[in-house]
Amino acid sequence: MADSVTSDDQKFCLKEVLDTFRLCLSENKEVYLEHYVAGWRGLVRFLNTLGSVFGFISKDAVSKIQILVSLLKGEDGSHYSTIQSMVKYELENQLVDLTKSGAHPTSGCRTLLRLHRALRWLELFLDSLRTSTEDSKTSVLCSVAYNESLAKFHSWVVRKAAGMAFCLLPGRQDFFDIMNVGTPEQVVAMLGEAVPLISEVYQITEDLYAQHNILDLP
Ligand SMILES: CCCCCCCC/C=C\CCCCCCCC(=O)N[C@@H](COP(=O)(O)O)[C@H](O)/C=C/CCCCCCCCCCCCC
Repeated sequence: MADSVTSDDQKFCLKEVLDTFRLCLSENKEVYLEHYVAGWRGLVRFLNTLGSVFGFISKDAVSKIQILVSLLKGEDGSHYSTIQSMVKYELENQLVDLTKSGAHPTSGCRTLLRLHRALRWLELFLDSLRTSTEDSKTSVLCSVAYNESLAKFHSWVVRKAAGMAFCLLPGRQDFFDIMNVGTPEQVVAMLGEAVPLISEVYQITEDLYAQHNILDLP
């Protein structure tokens, strides 16, 4: 299982990640968990190219991906085909710790919420990369996006560790090269497609969680 989640042998390609997130949305705007998880898997591949200093972030993301993959492949997997069906199934069957961690510390709802919050960071970060200029610093763009989104859910220690890791991000051009898209203009154009898509997936999930009052799961 770990190999299929973390495999580093494939080269990162932003287009593939974009295509995967595109597959996430059904006609009636449900979010397919299989493709959502595959999108994260692709992003982790990018993270893994940045070096061991990002290992603690990658490890956390991979463990959450693994939890969701296990649920999807488990005997109740049919209830996990979309985020909507997962939320309905887990809530109806009291499979979620709603106020404090208890019998279900690794529920799908709780686990996905952590990735969902990170998706907001990704949306903000990619949008700032899209509008950045040649002299923009990826470390600054990344921490601004982080402080506006994920940081409020993290402890002081995690925030400090993340801040230190951001300082070691490659520069804008190297970053664009790893995306494996082409010229900076082509990268910017692809980011212009990726950001609204990620934003839509984020918003649908956010609305669903708000509707069920599960945006603060412990
Ligand atoms: C398209 C190419 C450009 C962008 C590529 C981005 C690649 C990013 C890949 C993965 C992002 C990491 C996702 C991190 C999920 C974090 C989930 C989380 O919040 N976990 C915390 C809470 O979990 P529980 O304890 O409640 O189970 C956990 O405490 C976190 C621990 C690790 C630190 C997380 C720091 C997150 C920083 C996100 C920015 C990543 C920077 C990547 C730089 C490109």
